[in-house]
Amino acid sequence: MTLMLANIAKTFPGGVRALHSTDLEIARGEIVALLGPSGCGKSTLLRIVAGLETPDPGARIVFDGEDLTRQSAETRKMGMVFQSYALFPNMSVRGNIGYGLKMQKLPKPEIARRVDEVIALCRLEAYADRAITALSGGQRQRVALARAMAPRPRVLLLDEPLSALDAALRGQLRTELALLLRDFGITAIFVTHDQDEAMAIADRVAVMSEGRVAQIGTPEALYRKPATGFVARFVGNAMPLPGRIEGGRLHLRGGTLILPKGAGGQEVLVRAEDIRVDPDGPLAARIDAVTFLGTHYRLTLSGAAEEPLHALHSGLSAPETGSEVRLSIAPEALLILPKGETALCPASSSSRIRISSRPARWPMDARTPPGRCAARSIRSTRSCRCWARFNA
Ligand SMILES: Nc1ncnc2c1ncn2[C@@H]1O[C@H](COP(=O)(O)OP(=O)(O)OP(=O)(O)O)[C@@H](O)[C@H]1O
Repeated sequence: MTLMLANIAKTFPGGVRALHSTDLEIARGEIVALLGPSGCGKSTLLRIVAGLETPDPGARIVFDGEDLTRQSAETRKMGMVFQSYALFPNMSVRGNIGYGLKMQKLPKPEIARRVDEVIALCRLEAYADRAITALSGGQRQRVALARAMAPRPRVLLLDEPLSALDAALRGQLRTELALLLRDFGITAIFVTHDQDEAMAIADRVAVMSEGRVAQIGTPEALYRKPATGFVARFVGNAMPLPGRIEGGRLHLRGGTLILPKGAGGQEVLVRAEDIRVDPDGPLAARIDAVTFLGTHYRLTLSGAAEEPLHALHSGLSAPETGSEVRLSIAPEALLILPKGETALCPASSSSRIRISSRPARWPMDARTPPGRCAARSIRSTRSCRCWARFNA
């Protein structure tokens, strides 16, 4: 493991528990996104790794066997890229990129060589001698990345690096950033509240909620096997289908759905792309709105469940607003998950998470038998009665 974070927690003066005890292990060259709603503790965790915030007693931060916990931000040799770029407006691109190297008192030829190297990698040759104020937002962000990379940091930490840009540019730079980070081969942690950004850039995504990691995994694993309703809602906008579960069926306002065999959770959710308009479908609904989105239509449906549902409809035309339709949802498309914000056992106060190149064993997927503690199963396979209680 390159970076090992153990027992990282943060209580701010006044008692705000921004981060519960969290363990992370990050492999060399791995890119990990911390994804979650505002206030869930993403930036606090990142700032603790950077050395800009002091964790609660008992934390350990180790890089390649070297204990960094008590080292200052300067000696940790971590690169940082902020949302606001934090560039010096009175300096040229080259001056900004070389600034950190100058502070390290490297010889001039070495500075020039390293600056040229990152300028080429970040494709900034055409702007190297321009003033920062003469650059677009996307170009400034590339300069910020080049400046962070020039001192050859051990780990790159990025705090919402694209959120100051408009939506179109963000989409474009997302791909560019993912490619650049892989070209650098750097180990990186980046914070975002944008699920598309996290999924496009990271090898693994840690979904955070209320100061804990709710689930960690590859983007695909999070989407296909969310551990809780919270993760399903946050990654892929799954919609809850509250109803009566009885005899392998889910009874909703508009009809009855068959549940997949052996489903054991308490909350049923579905994604818009899994709801079909189907004359033979078991659910009755009314079309309240139809929105044309270019490649498909987005239907807003009432009457099928307690809350309005959305469905994606492809084809050359869509059903009309106000029409009565039938809907079907394949049993295997239903997500049946434990209730609650996170999959953690309430008796446990820590989020023990492993980020590594090996497949994550935590959290459990929907098939994990009751009796295993989601919080503890990473470290051992011992069964835990508190998880059984939580799952009951
Ligand atoms: N200096 C501070 N003093 C007291 N509370 C703080 C401080 N900094 C952060 N917090 C609180 O800690 C919690 C986590 O904050 P943090 O900035 O880590 O969240 P975040 O997930 O990064 O949010 P955002 O996406 O809005 O930046 C929040 O409730 C926040 O109000």
